[in-house]
Amino acid sequence: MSEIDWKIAKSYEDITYTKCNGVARIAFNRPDIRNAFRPKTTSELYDAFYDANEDVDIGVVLLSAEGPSTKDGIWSFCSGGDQKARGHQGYVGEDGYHRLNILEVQRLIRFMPKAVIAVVPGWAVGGGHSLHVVCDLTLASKEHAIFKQTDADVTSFDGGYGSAYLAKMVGQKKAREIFFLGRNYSAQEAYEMGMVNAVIPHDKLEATAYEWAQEILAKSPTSIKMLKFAMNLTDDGMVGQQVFAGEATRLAYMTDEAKEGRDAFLEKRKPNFPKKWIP
Ligand SMILES: CC(C)(COP(=O)(O)OP(=O)(O)OC[C@H]1O[C@@H](n2cnc3c(N)ncnc32)[C@H](O)[C@@H]1OP(=O)(O)O)[C@@H](O)C(=O)NCCC(=O)NCCSC(=O)CCC(=O)c1ccccc1C(=O)O
Repeated sequence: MSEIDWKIAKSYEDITYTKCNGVARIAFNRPDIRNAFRPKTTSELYDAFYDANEDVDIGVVLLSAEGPSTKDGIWSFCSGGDQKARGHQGYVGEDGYHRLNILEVQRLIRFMPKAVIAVVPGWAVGGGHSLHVVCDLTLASKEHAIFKQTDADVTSFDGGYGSAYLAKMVGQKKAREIFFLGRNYSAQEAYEMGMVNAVIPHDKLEATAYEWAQEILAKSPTSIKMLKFAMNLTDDGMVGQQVFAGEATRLAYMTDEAKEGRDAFLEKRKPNFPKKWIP
């Protein structure tokens, strides 16, 4: 496959953000500290995801990572919250406030009407592990990906998607093992547990992710969006219902019936809805 012609979408300090043929690639860029995130990183992630969400030419987002480390050549996806930036109430940003704003990024990934693929070239640890869990699909490097949950080593606990949704994915016993023991799992083990879609040779990982994205882009955008929201719905409670119902409302707005309702109001007359109660 020929080189993918990624174009810089916006320049940041802690991440890279590029686009090519309907695909956005957002990548952690702190490889020397295993791509740990600080508040600046999460703000930049949110900004880039928001842009990808708003861009009608983008249908799939790859969440990936630059690397390897210039210090030791080791690959990482993300090692979670930067423990050097950790204060007593959260992670301290340049403004001095303590934040836990990776959760806002998780929600944007979860609720955006586009497929998000985690592309895991190395360590996926702590909050980095939770990020891969919340993505719609995960592709992992055969040689370098390692999955590990260290939350319980550093008195942290992602009690939302990172754990409870993980349990839906791999089963309750396995999810408890992952969190309670904090062991390392290879890409193959993660695949066998059901939290990875495919194990890919490292040198083909990004190209394969791009190919998967192109396959998704060939599908109906409305179907992909409604399927994602339908699969989210049962786990997301009233918010899941709200997101799904919002899109159902949009589809209803496209009918002649809806047009008649709007026009009747604007023309100050009674609506004359087509009287067809189709079963
Ligand atoms: C990832 C490791 C297992 C890799 O191990 P190894 O290959 O041996 O590398 P090291 O020598 O340990 O690391 C190399 C280098 O990187 C630095 N580093 C690595 N990870 C971090 C990190 N997370 N923070 C800061 N620095 C890091 C390390 O210090 C070394 O630096 P040198 O200067 O070269 O010595 C291993 O590195 C590891 O276990 N890392 C820590 C993993 C971890 O515990 N992460 C935090 C988990 S908690 C979390 O992610 C917070 C989630 C969260 O914030 C949250 C939770 C609940 C609700 C909301 C939120 C929210 O974020 O909003």
